[in-house]
Amino acid sequence: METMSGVFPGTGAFREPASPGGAAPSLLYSQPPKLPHAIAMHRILVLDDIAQEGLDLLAAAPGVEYEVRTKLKGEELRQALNEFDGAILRSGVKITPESLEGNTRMRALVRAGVGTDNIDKAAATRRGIVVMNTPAGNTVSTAEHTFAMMLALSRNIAPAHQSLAEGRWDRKAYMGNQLAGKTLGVVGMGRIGREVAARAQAFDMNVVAFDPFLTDDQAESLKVKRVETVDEMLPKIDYLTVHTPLTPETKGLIGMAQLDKVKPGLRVVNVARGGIYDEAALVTGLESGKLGGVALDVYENEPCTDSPLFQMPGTCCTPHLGASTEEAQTQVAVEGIHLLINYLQTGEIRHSVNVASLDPKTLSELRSYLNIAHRLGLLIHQWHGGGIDQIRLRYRGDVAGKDTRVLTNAFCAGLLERVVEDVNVINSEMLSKERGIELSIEHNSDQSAFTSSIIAEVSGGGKSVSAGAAVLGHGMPRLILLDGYRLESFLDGRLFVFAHKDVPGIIGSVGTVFGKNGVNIAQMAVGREGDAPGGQAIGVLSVDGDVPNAVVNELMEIDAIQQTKLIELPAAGELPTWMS
Ligand SMILES: NC(=O)c1ccc[n+]([C@@H]2O[C@H](COP(=O)([O-])OP(=O)(O)OC[C@H]3O[C@@H](n4cnc5c(N)ncnc54)[C@H](O)[C@@H]3O)[C@@H](O)[C@H]2O)c1
Ligand SMILES: O=C(O)[C@H](O)COP(=O)(O)O
Repeated sequence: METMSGVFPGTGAFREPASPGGAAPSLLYSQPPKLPHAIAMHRILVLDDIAQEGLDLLAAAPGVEYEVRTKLKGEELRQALNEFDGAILRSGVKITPESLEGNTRMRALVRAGVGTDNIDKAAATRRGIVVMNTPAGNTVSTAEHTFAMMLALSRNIAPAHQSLAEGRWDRKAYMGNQLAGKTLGVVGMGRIGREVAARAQAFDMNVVAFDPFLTDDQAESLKVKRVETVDEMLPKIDYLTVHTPLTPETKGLIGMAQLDKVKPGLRVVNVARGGIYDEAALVTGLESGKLGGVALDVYENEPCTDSPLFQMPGTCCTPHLGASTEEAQTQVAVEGIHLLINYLQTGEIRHSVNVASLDPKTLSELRSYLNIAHRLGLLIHQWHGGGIDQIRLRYRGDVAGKDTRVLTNAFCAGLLERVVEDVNVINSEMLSKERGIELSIEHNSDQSAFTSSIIAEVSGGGKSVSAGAAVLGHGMPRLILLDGYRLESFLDGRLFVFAHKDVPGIIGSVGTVFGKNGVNIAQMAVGREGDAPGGQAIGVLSVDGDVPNAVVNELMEIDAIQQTKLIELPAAGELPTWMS
């Protein structure tokens, strides 16, 4: 099967021929390729049970083939991940650093659901893999499950049913409580927390909420009472539900210490993540009567089939069913497959949890800047020539008003590309930081001579260099600044740079040496200190072939020439694999 691609970062190799004679490259990135190429099939791995609607989409997608392999772990998982370009999963599989070890193929992992705590995001980022989720598809189902748990606890639904199943008609043992008039504490007022609060209000409950990002105005419009800490709500509430991720702050939110502070009889519900409540403390709380009920959908270790809580009165437990509705599963599977295919085929990044999102509009606005940022990184790495520990990137003009994070990543990818394996726009910033490179970014919306430009200054080993680039016309990358010298040179192919004294005849002498050695000069740009001759200058030649040592040796014999350097850049129109 065939598919077409010409945009970042699909896998299609859309390359225009280099322009050795100096002809301007054609509209490289502003129009689709004229001659579409066949490209490799995108292979997608389905690692968990997802809705049939998602599988149907995969089956119908052109240029995509997929396999379902569930319950993988260990070496089997590691090998499988390296055979596919993208994978979709739920909470049933763990993506660890070991499972990504040696992976050179996987480009995107999509969680059909919210929590990505089963994916080691740092390991994925390091491998250049985008991690995306489908944040809203299961919100309502999970809020409804939370409510079902609260009602089930209040009205003893599970044990009452069990008593009937066992042949007993026991009405006295199952006296319950109304929700109306009671106070519910909600920790985490994100998507699910808010839906739960709204449902509680419909049941005439009072809602007290804690979330570090909840403002007074939001609390007022949501009709909840905001508190400053969880401890503050504990003595006031009859029910507690948590809707946060598991983080160092939320781990053990209800532990032994909190049991002393709760209103006796508190019923607690967890449909978020196991570990937010300390399960051993819940057992103690139930035994002592401090807790009036415990409802869990999620556990510290999953799958969990053996917990003392399952046998205790006052509990209601389900096996991670919050998102298990036809509606939620269809939504997350369909959305997840769209995210995965869009990324592999067009480079669009949505709902990413490890890199900046890149919507189609931004992608198309930034495409030519991505290219110059990457080329600038490649150039400055070679021009500096040593270990770099500081980067200062300045975005100037129109580009300064855009989301430049992906441009910074493209620059870092160029900077590292010749020294670090498998660098791409996803992992480059992380890899730079891991190598101790400090990065500072500045934005200045004033235009210079160019509508937009990117200036990079790098230093390390006692040496600092700088370079700037801009896009001319319809996507023509140009080098506009080198170590403070203004010039206008091509930013592709082989650039031969020579630092010299600005004396008469130098250009002719250089041209003669190249000509004598059979090397064609496609374009030349010179930048000099000030307006008058006699100072320092820098020349950048675009050359068509190899530059033999003889050329360098002869040039270095010319008195006015102090330094030469050959810089290799991609040919005009050539894009890195992650961008083509
Ligand atoms: N049981 C299930 O099947 C199921 C289904 C869906 C989601 N979930 C889980 O539910 C949780 C919430 O999902 P969501 O979609 O509402 O996420 P969300 O990102 O919309 O909301 C999370 C909220 O938690 C808040 N928060 C973070 N740290 C906090 C802290 N220390 N104290 C208080 N609040 C804090 C955040 O500010 C945010 O508002 C996630 O962990 C998700 O994985 C479980
Ligand atoms: O984070 C989530 O989306 C939920 O925990 C749902 O998990 P599941 O997709 O494995 O049901």
